[in-house]
Amino acid sequence: MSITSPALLMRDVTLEFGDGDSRVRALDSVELELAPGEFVGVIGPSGAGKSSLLATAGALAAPDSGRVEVLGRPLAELGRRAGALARFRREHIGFVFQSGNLIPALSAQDQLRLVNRIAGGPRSFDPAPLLDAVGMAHRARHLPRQLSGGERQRVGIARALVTRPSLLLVDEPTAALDRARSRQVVSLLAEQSRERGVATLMVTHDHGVLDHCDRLVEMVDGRLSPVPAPAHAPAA
Ligand SMILES: Nc1ncnc2c1ncn2[C@@H]1O[C@H](COP(=O)(O)OP(=O)(O)OP(=O)(O)O)[C@@H](O)[C@H]1O
Repeated sequence: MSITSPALLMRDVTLEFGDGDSRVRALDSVELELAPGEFVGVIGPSGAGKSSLLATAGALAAPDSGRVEVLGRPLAELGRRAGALARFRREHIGFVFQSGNLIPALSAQDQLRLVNRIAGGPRSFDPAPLLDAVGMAHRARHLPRQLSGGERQRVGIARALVTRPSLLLVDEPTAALDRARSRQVVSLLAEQSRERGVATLMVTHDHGVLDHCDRLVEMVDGRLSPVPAPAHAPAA
């Protein structure tokens, strides 16, 4: 691992599902590179391959061909050693899903503590600074059902940052939110990725939040291409 390596590198990545006539090319010769701290938005129609892109970048799916590297480490190589890929994913890659995906029985602070424990983090781990960073310190003892959609999403972001990942993969973070809350959540993601140097890849259908991204890429029929900067939605 080198400090000059991109956080994420995808070279000529292809991923297919099914056989024969039902064969679908979810990713078709995808090229993508994310520098540390870069916040990149992925747009594109339903079924275009956006979730497949996140799954492949996050070592949840192995491509049929091509190379995926995170922090300069080829995922295919890590996958050949038992447990190595799962450990690498736990240590270096964070995930944020649609409505936070919180555990219903745990308070906000306990969601973070659990992740720290699973990752073998320090016993002295204190969830307060991270909850503070996402503006949720005052809700530390609340259960998910006692939080608004936007607050749940903020806790989900704090939880994804517990292990200090270098790469954050975010799937439709504003799907359950109104416009104002959507902008708050995505602005928080942009701020956290810049401040912590986390490369963030965010899939979204929400064109009202795209101006927070450093750049955009578009997925159409499994092919990824850059979106010219003027296509960004204007700030609200
Ligand atoms: N497990 C699977 N088995 C078979 N085909 C799949 C599987 N997962 C995805 N696909 C197909 O691969 C293509 C890309 O799917 P993917 O979920 O990546 O698209 P998406 O852009 O994320 O869509 P959406 O915006 O609707 O979530 C689609 O044609 C989909 O039907």
